[in-house]
Amino acid sequence: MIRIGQGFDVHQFVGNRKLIIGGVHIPYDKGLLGHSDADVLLHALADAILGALAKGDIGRWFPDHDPTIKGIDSKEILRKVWQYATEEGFTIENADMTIIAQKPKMAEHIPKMKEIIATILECEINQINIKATTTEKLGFTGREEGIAAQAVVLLSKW
Ligand SMILES: Nc1ccn([C@@H]2O[C@H](COP(=O)(O)O)[C@@H](O)[C@H]2O)c(=O)n1
Ligand SMILES: C[C@@]1(CO)OP(=O)(O)OP(=O)(O)OC[C@H]1O
Repeated sequence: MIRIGQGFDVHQFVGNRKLIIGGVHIPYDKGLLGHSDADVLLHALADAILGALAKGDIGRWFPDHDPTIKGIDSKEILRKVWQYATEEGFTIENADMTIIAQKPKMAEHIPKMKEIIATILECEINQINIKATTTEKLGFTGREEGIAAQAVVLLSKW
């Protein structure tokens, strides 16, 4: 059986927050606002996995009004979501993601993001692809008001 899922997330830039994308701390003068560490890429990926499992979205499993998960490391969210997948016998075929950010440059950080994600999803690095694009200064990402991310995953069990 194969199951496809997609995820999309957006977080707003604010001052005085660390910028965490794909589990990597990226040195920058702004970070993303959220109840968690606001890792927009891991949220999109977790939502894609939940989509493939027909299990709703991360807000259902990790409510943004739950004080016990305030500031949670989104790697923990992804680990828990991946546990739901493995409990149902799924492994990952591949995941493909896009970070939509005018700034900062993501390219140099992408190898580390892939390593972190492949470790959590118990797969090879070559099953994980991460892309980055600007929006050519257009829209909220182009105005550097925030960052968006998209993810698609294919899960399988035989
Ligand atoms: N935040 C970003 C955005 C883009 N990149 C890299 O630059 C390339 C060109 O971006 P365009 O939006 O002009 O197509 C893109 O393919 C990425 O490799 C990046 O690293 N970080
Ligand atoms: C991750 C959660 C939970 O901490 O909070 P946020 O960091 O605000 O992220 P978002 O993608 O808006 O929604 C999912 C939330 O439930």
